[in-house]
Amino acid sequence: MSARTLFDKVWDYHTVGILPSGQTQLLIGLHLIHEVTSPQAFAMLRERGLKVLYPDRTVATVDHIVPTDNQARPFVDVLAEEMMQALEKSCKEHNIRFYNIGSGSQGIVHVIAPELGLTQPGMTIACGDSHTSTHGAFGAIAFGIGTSQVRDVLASQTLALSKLKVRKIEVNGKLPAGVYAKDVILHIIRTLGVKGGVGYAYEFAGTTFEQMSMEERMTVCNMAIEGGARCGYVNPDEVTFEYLKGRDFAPKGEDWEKAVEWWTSIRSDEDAVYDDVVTFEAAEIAPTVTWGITPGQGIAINEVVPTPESMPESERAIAQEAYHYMHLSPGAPLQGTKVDVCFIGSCTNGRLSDLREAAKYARGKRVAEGVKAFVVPGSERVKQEAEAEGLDKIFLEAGFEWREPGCSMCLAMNPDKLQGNQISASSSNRNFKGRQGSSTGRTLLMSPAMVVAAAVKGEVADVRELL
Ligand SMILES: CC(C)[C@H](C(=O)O)[C@@H](O)C(=O)O
Ligand code: SF4
Repeated sequence: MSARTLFDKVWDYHTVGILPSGQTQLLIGLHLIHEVTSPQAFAMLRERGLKVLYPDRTVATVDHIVPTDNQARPFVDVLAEEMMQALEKSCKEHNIRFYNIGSGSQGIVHVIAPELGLTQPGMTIACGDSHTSTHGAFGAIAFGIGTSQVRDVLASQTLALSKLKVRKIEVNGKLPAGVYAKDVILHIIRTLGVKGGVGYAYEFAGTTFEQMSMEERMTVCNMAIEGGARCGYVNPDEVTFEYLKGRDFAPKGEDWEKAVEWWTSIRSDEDAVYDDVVTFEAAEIAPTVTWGITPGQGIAINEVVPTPESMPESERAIAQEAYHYMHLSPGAPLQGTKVDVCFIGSCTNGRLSDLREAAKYARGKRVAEGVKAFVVPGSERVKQEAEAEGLDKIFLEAGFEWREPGCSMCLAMNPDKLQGNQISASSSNRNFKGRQGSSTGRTLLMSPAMVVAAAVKGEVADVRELL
């Protein structure tokens, strides 16, 4: 057989058949659900009297609506409590494994599945959540789906899908000090655009990704969707296997050996042909911050807010909208802009290594007067591990709040919200208008280290100055 990419191989392995529409009926190996997009799907099953076909292949947790301070039940927010109860009820009724608050393994869905070893190379993974692309870090084909597709997976364990093209995004070299996986993906999206990946799967290749830890790879794949790609992946390697070994759901004993052999075989062939190839050098990437209202409106920290003349015609209208909404002028520096709130967390940057890196900069420093800074671990395990290392103390001593796990202010479907037109320095992945809970709130996306720099200085700052 001719040379193939990982995407082609995994797709072919999971193809059940070709539908009359020309779409592929694809088997979904792992289905993840949370409280926001599953209730209607379960309701649709009930209406039709259908069962969940393979309950073992669906795993649930609760993340978006959970308060990160007072988690006592019933939740103060009545709607949140209702969503919580609906998920509890559906999981019980259909015999679905549910990692509830206090289970020790609850957290943001894209944090817990890898942590539990549920996410594995060569799988097809679906979840009613756009950032499902995160799981591609393991060499899985993982994508977000809508509620009616959640129903389809529950009822049939398959989806009707059209095949994607594959773009190889190669980044080579060692990242400069103070530059992180988050900066790499913000740089890629800034260059290729938020729609650049439409119709594509992104394969992240090259020595920069090879040198990254699994958590860094997850940060990159998490935001593939923000670049318009349906999914993003990294070919599995020793780093992947090392991460997975011994985890709750990872294969054991002889099965492990067999799995590693198979995982290795699904890597893209050396001579695989891609629909497109784009190449970057790690050395050219600087700490990156978004100034606008899409994740593609980013600049290096030492650059100025771009002028309309400097951008292609097609980007000018959204730039005008962004200057207005963000109260920023073209040509002005972003560095030095006062911030009100500093948020470290989310499925992009709420993992242990993110908190470790942030704590390195926070140690012995103080959050600036008038700034509200808080850290929200991505899962109960992350929280526990961080506390075992004393990271919570470092943050607390520096004046950060230390919270319970959840999506928190990434999306603000819970009590963590911006007020008025506050500006937030955020380690999350979306800076859309009103994203963080206030219709006039402003979000600047950056790495967790850069969020600490902003918290300490009280303004957008270059983390390299804290090195
Ligand atoms: C609530 C959920 C459906 C949504 C998503 O699909 O991504 C959320 O997680 C987000 O980040 O905007
Ligand atoms: S942390 Fe943010 S991006 Fe991730 S699933 Fe939650 S709301 Fe979505």
